[in-house]
Amino acid sequence: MGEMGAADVDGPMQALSGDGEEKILVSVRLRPLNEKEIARNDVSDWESINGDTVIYRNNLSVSERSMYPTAYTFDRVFGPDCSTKQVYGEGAKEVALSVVSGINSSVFAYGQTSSGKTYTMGGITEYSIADIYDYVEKHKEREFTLKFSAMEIYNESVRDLLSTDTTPLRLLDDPERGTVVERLTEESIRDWNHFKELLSVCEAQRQIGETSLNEASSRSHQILRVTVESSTQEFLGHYKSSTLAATVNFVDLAGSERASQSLSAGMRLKEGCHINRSLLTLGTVIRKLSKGKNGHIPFRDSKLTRILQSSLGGNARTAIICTMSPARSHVEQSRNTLLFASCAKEVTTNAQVNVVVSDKTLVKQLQRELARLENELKNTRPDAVTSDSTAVLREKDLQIEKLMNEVAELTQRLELAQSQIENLLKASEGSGSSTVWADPDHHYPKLRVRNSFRSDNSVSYSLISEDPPSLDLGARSFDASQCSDEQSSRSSEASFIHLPVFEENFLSESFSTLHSISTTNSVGNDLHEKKDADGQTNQNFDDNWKEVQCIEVEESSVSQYSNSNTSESRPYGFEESNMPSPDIKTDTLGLTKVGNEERANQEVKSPPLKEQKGLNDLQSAFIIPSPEKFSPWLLEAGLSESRSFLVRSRSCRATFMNNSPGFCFKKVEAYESTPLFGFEKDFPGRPEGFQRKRPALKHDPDIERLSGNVSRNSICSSAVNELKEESVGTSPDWRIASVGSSDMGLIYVAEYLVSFFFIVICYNIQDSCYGMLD
Ligand SMILES: Nc1ncnc2c1ncn2[C@@H]1O[C@H](COP(=O)(O)OP(=O)(O)OP(=O)(O)O)[C@@H](O)[C@H]1O
Repeated sequence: MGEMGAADVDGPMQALSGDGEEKILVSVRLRPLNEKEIARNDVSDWESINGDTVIYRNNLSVSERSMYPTAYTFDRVFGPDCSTKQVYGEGAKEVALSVVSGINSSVFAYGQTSSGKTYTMGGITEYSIADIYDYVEKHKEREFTLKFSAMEIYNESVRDLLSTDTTPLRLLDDPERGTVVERLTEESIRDWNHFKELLSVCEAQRQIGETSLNEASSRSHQILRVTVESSTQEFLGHYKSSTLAATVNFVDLAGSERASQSLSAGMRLKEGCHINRSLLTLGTVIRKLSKGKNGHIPFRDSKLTRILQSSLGGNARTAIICTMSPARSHVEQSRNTLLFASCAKEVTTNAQVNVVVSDKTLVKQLQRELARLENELKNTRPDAVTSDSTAVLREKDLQIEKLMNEVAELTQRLELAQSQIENLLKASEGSGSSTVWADPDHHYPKLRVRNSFRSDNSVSYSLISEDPPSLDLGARSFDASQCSDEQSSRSSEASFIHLPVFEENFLSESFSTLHSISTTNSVGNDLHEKKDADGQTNQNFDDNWKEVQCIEVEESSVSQYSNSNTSESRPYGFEESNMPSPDIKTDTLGLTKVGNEERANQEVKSPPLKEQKGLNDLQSAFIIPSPEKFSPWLLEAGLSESRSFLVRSRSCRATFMNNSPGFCFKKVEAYESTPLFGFEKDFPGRPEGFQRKRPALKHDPDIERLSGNVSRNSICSSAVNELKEESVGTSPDWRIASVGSSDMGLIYVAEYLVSFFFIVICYNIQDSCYGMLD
């Protein structure tokens, strides 16, 4: 028999025959009573019947019968009279000789100490090797290589039994071969005698100690391994030049007895702990494997199970021979052994033929596979490929055409929208001012807000006091809750802030073509202290007026309001209040002062008058304050003859410079913590029953947002923007009632103007408060 070098089998291993699943072959061997047992008059309670059943002959009590079965059936049960050769022949041979066919196999001996494990496994190992040699001799056409290795697991350390070096060996995980014992000596068996010598070496190396039950008790788990490598030239025709490689393990386990039973102590007790640890894990693995392989199997919990993993439910055929003493004194351990055997017989393994393909053979196999694939590719019909490509291209063309149609449709929509925008812009330009832009996305105009107090073309609308009958309308006290969250809770009478009121002469100064509407944005510090001063005072006043924000809006947009009945177009719902009609005030406002009464009388018939009337309506809608906005300081200051309204002027700045003395504060009471708004609840001079409806346009939240410590301009601008957004979702009644639907963009402009004026006035008062607090 020629030998193969290691390089010959150093290649990938392939497994053949996937249908190798089978259960572990489990046999039970009963030994006869030994001398010690006989000496102490122990009796044999176990008996083998029918070759596969072992029964407990002693009469059991009722309770014991319910706990323990009296008969156990296995693949084979060998009685005390059975020879080891018979045990091997019927319980291990078939499994052990699988190794010559490239199938891994293992034969276990399991049982308590002195039950005959070593006695049984020694014979099985020798019979197996003898049969293997016999097989080799009968198959001269194949080349076989037998290698022998031996190890023991003693106190959870792996030791090489063929080496005098007692250094524990490490276990390595190999992806193909599983757990591998590092540097384990492997001897090629030259002949039978050589094999016998190796067995002698192992026996001499194994840890043996004396226990109370066995004078030569094996204190370790011994694993004798024979690896059979064989060529496949005549065995598997199409795998010529490949090699079959398999191992057979002969495992003589240490005693499974309890330490107390073996009367172990000292070193023996320690050995027993380690032995039982491995055996406990082995029992757990077998028990779990008997219930299936789905869950976690703790192979790695002990070195014994780790090394034998492939033999326990893996790629191996396995035979377990459970040895037991028939003595009554060992009945408990015998039951344990039978229980282990009962679990083991439920475990299945999946043995496969292991073929080692050499690199050279592997290259040839891959070359053949490549050639086959190339032929298949060449033989593929080209027209089939072409037809497939044409279909794909046709589908893509359809998709492109569909997308083109969608693009054309969207383009048309875009052009239509652009034309609408242009029309709206033209309408705006035609009305004189182009400061209102249509927003096709939001359907409302954008307001251009600028800080242009000096704008000569602007017409300023300022909150003034003019008309005695409108005393209670001429000024407003604002509620801080509308503008300031943080200050709203401080409302008190002392916190009323007096709004600046303009004298009538302030009105006469200013008016021109309506171009823009502006309102004072800030009130100078100490304004009320300078009201009686001279020119110097005027200068100071002028300095204190830092900025005026102007909102430019086209006249035509404002004039739209004149188309409606002014009494119906009041945005704040004064109908339910006791307030005088704001329309009257509005008519008086502006028209009287600017000498344009005729325009007011003509109303909607003439566009300019219509425009002016609309502006007046707008003013009334905005300027007429809610009763809760009245400032009590006006009442106290004797300014009851004045009324507030918006006055148009070319320049707010000029107006204030020329007429600032009339712009007076009679009384201002402000505390450091005084809220800018929020005094309406405590306003003592509020007319009874004067409750303003909350406007459809929700100014209060907007004003609240304006109360932060941010720059005024940004506040105002953001407020306008917010109002613009909010107005989209708002449906003010006044807007619907007062205008037609022909030019909704202008309606929105007016709507924003109203909102904006409201905010600006609030902000003026805020500035006044700041100035007073400073
Ligand atoms: N079937 C048998 N027929 C006759 N003698 C046997 C048989 N089985 C075991 N013996 C004897 O019983 C004694 C103990 O056997 P053995 O050493 O094999 O037990 P063991 O299970 O290996 O014990 P330990 O676990 O302690 O190593 C030995 O002297 C052995 O010759």
